Amino acid sequence: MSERTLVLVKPDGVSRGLVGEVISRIERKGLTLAALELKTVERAVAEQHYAEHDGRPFFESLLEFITSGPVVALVAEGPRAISAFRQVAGGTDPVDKAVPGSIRGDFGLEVQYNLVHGSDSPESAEREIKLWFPNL
Ligand SMILES: Nc1ncnc2c1ncn2[C@@H]1O[C@H](COP(=O)(O)OP(=O)(O)OP(=O)(O)O)[C@@H](O)[C@H]1O
Repeated sequence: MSERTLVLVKPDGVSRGLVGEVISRIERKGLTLAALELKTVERAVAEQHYAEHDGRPFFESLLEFITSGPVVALVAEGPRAISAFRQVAGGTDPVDKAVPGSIRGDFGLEVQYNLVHGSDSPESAEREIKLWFPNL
């Protein structure tokens, strides 16, 4: 059964020129693109996107970071797309958790600047796809 997931190439990934690399890895995994857009995030959207982290010590800095420059938002589709992309991305901490061969493991150093976001559950995916692509 096919599933959809919301992926972001965060501002660090865009500014470092890793958009093509991320898309290439998504496609090589076998997922297909259902939507793709470059956009600068308004704070209100960022707050909704990261609502579950409201109150955490890094929340404000995370909002500043995600609104600091353009991001690439995309919807990837395929069997077990949510888990499949999280495997391609690697663990949240690019050094302690993400393994070599994953996007974060290959290109990341710091937990905040971990290059990509991927939905973590079917409920999050549905909520995030509606938030980023209301017309999809
Ligand atoms: N301790 C921290 N310090 C700074 N930033 C953090 C920290 N923990 C998480 N973050 C940032 O907040 C984002 C969301 O954290 P979460 O725990 O949901 O990780 P994730 O699910 O791997 O990442 P994402 O939701 O972006 O895919 C992380 O991707 C990272 O950019």
